[in-house]
Amino acid sequence: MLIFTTAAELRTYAEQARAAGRRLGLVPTMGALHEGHLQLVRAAAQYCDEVIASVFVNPTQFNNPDDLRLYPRLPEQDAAALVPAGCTALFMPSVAEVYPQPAILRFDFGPLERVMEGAHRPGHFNGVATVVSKLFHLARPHAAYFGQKDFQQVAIVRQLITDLSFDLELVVFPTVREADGLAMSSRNARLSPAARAVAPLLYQVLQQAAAQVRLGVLPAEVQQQALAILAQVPEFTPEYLEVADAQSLQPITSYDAGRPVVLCVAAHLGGVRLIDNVVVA
Ligand SMILES: Nc1ncnc2c1ncn2[C@@H]1O[C@H](COP(=O)(O)OP(=O)(O)OP(=O)(O)O)[C@@H](O)[C@H]1O
Ligand SMILES: CC(C)(CO)[C@@H](O)C(=O)[O-]
Ligand code: BAL
Repeated sequence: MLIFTTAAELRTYAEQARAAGRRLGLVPTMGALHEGHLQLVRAAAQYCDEVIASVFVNPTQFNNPDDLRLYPRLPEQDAAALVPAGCTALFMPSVAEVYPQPAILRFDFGPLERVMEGAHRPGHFNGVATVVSKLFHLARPHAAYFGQKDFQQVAIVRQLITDLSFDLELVVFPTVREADGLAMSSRNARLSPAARAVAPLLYQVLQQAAAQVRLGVLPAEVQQQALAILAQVPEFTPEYLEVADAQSLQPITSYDAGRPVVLCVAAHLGGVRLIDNVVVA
């Protein structure tokens, strides 16, 4: 596996690989890799000749300085895990390499970012769109792999690809979970034993809420009940739980069986912020 730390190295590699007729897959990450990331890499390796993974903790998408400072960083371990998964090139740039000067361009995704993560993490999707655009330009992928765990991020990236005419396929992979249902996440490593013990409740509550939506219980009622269950557990501080149209991401007032719905949740567990979602198709 090649390891690049400069944008120029990645650009040259991608241009040469494209010129040689190779199919390129890109898996953007912030590192501290787990099975969720590695499944994206394996999926890319199955359909692409070259698999580029990026490991970059992107400061512009963090609204909380402590979250950025405490984000787990394990570069050697990440590099070692990527090789057997089929990664052929790893891009691990410094902040100065990605942002030689602060980006001035601002993205506005309208209603798509006025809800959930966008509403609760001001500037988050501007940072995501900036860095993902940079990665698309440098790595020139034929396909880019993202996880459904970050449901709203997928919607934003899809819009970015459409609006800026990026010529690539967006591949979305289902959420990979621990045996007890907790969605794998790099931030899970920061959970205390007590918080880790109750963390699976997040997914359980989502599943119960999804079942209620299917039964025709009004979304507002489902939302209220689910938040109340989470709020009862001392370790949890729920931030939001939304029942939304899976395409527009806008909250729904009633369930129409023909239109997919997504239930998204964010909650703090002893200083660690986790998100998860379930789709009712
Ligand atoms: N459990 C998972 N299943 C599938 N894909 C995942 C999972 N966790 C992360 N991903 C995907 O991996 C890519 C990189 O995500 P990222 O590096 O932020 O990891 P993360 O585990 O989501 O970390 P955190 O949520 O703590 O930031 C994203 O496309 C994300 O959706
Ligand atoms: C897509 C991404 C790598 C951009 O920094 C990040 O938001 C993530 O890890 O999901
Ligand atoms: N997985 C999304 C990246 C973030 O939480 O900033």
